[in-house]
Formats: sequence, structure tokens, C-alpha cells
Amino acid sequence: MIYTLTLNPSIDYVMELDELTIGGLNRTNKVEVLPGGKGINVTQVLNRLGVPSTALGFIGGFTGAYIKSYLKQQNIPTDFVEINENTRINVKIKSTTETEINANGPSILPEHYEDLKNQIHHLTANDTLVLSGSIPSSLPHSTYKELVEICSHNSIRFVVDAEGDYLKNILSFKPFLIKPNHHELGQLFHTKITTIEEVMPYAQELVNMGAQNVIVSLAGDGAVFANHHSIYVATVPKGEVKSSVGAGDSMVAGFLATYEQTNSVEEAFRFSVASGSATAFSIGLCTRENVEHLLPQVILDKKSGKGD
Ligand SMILES: Nc1ncnc2c1ncn2[C@@H]1O[C@H](COP(=O)(O)OP(=O)(O)O)[C@@H](O)[C@H]1O
Ligand SMILES: O=P(O)(O)OC[C@H]1O[C@](O)(COP(=O)(O)O)[C@@H](O)[C@@H]1O
Repeated sequence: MIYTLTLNPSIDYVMELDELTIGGLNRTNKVEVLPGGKGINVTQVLNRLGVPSTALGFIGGFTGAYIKSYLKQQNIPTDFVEINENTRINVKIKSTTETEINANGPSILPEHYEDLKNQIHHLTANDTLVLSGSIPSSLPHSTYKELVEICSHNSIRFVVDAEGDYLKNILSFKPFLIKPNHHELGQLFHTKITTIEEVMPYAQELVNMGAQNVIVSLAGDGAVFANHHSIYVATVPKGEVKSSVGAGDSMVAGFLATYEQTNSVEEAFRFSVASGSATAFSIGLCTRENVEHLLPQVILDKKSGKGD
């Protein structure tokens, strides 16, 4: 089973308006209230792609109840640790550009963190754990490292989609997959990265630092895949971006779903890119149908290596 872990889930309150006037009164054309948080998005997309996945994490209050009932209606399995405070609401403003305001989220009590660690201790070598998103400020900075240590000790395959030091600190444990975007890649190496050519050596460096498979996304400008055998560059499909919220999460889900079915990193990477774009071209997350529709537009160019 593929489990995802969202330490800081959210309701994503997506507001569409023609133009955003800072300091003025704005009125929306349309709003959507969607369950969010990186791991929860990955679980939703995996289930849509026909690969069973259960969402783990902390959930609480009326916002948490909304997320649980939404996911239940979609038959998405969850096993959340219940907390006392409300799960956060993240505001996503879609006008001429996209603006995101992510809340810091509720505090987590030590006993709730212990409950979560117990759950992770019960996973087995047949499971995969996807650890995604921000860490609530009440948890230790080393939370991902602690959880990844449990995975490593119990031979549980794990994936990490997190920023900065959270990611750097777990590379030596050999994550199966990491997926920074090019801004996050630049932050990791204290430099500015804007092109595919600039991404490639840094993606390879992440492999040297321990990651088994690395995907770096550059929004509409392409994506790079690197592992010990090869580097590929992918074109991304063309289309109208409706909301890129969850696009990165869809890439993670698309990769894992296809790798599970084909064992080919090449096929998995193509499907991953198509999944990201299918989500970017929708309000909400992709479906298998719209991913398959975009797949022919994803062309891979092998830059180095002997193959899978
Ligand atoms: N303008 C766009 N055109 C086509 N696809 C896009 C566009 N923006 C995002 N995507 C898709 O979403 C993926 C992830 O986007 P990106 O913004 O790089 O990641 P993240 O959501 O993690 O910040 C891209 O690899 C691509 O597949
Ligand atoms: O935990 P963080 O870093 O605040 O991110 C949470 C946000 O990320 C999302 O999961 C979207 O992530 P991506 O756009 O990177 O795929 C939203 O649903 C959520 O609001």
C-alpha cells in the first residue's frame, strides 16, 4: 500500500477573480473549497489513477471534519490522528497571476506525534510512505528525519517532497524519489536556477547525495529526471493553466502509479509530467482520462546514461 503523510493538511480555498487589487475590495467570480495538503493530494490522485493509497496525518476541528467527509464521499481511505485545533485554510487566489497564502497551521501535542510515530512503526517493507509538505512549527525541525529513520530501519520505501533543510537532511537515507521545483532546487544550493541546462548538474548532485530518483519541475518550461543511470529532459504539454495548485503533488502520484505498474522510470516520468499538466489545466486535481489525453505531448530527450 502507498501511504501518504500530511503533517499540515489544509482546506484550499481557491478564489477566482479578474484582477486582484491589493488594499482594495475584491469580489470573486467563483470559489472552490477543496481538501489539500501535499500528501492528501497525492493520495487523491493515486486513487484516481487506480492505485490504492491511504492518507495519514493530523486532522482537527470543523475544517478537518470537512476534509474527512469530502474524502469519504470520494471513497479515499484515510487514517488520520485527530487533534484538538482546527486544520488550516490556505487561500489560493487565481487572477491574472496566481497568489498563495498558506497558513502556519495548528499546534500538535507530543502525544499526537507519538500516535503518528506508532502508525509509521506499523508499516512494512511492502509499503511506500510519501512524506509531503510543511512541518507544523510545534513539531521538531527534525521530524522528517526521525520518521525517515523509522522507514529506513524497517525497509519501507519512502518519498519526500519538502523544502530546504527538511529535504537535505534526509538525502543520506536514500529516498526513492524527491521532486523539488527549480526554485526549491536553487534554494537548496544557494543559487538561482532558471533553465533546464542549469537544473541538470544540480539534479545529478542530488542523486550523488543519496536520492535514488529525482524529478525537477520548471512549471511550463519542462522537467528533468535524474538517477544513477540516466538524465532525461521532458517537454510539458501546452494548454491554459487554470490553477497549478497540486500540480507538483500530481507529478509524485503519476510517477509512483506508473512505476508500480511498469517498473520503468522512463514511463513513470512521462506520466508524471502529463499528470502535473493535467492538474495545472484544471481547477482541482487531474483525472486518468485527462492525463492520458496529454501523454502524447510529453516527449523525452535522453541527455546521458545507459538506460534503466
Ligand atoms: N504553464 C504550464 N504549462 C504546462 N504544464 C504546467 C504549467 N505549470 C505547471 N505545469 C505542470 O505542473 C508540473 C509542476 O509544476 P511546478 O510549478 O514546477 O511544480 P510545483 O507545483 O511543485 O511548484 C510541471 O512539471 C508541469 O507538468
Ligand atoms: O505544506 P505546505 O508547504 O504549506 O503546502 C500546502 C499546499 O500545497 C498543496 O498541497 C499544493 O502543492 P503543490 O502545488 O506543490 O502540488 C496545497 O494543496 C496546499 O495548500
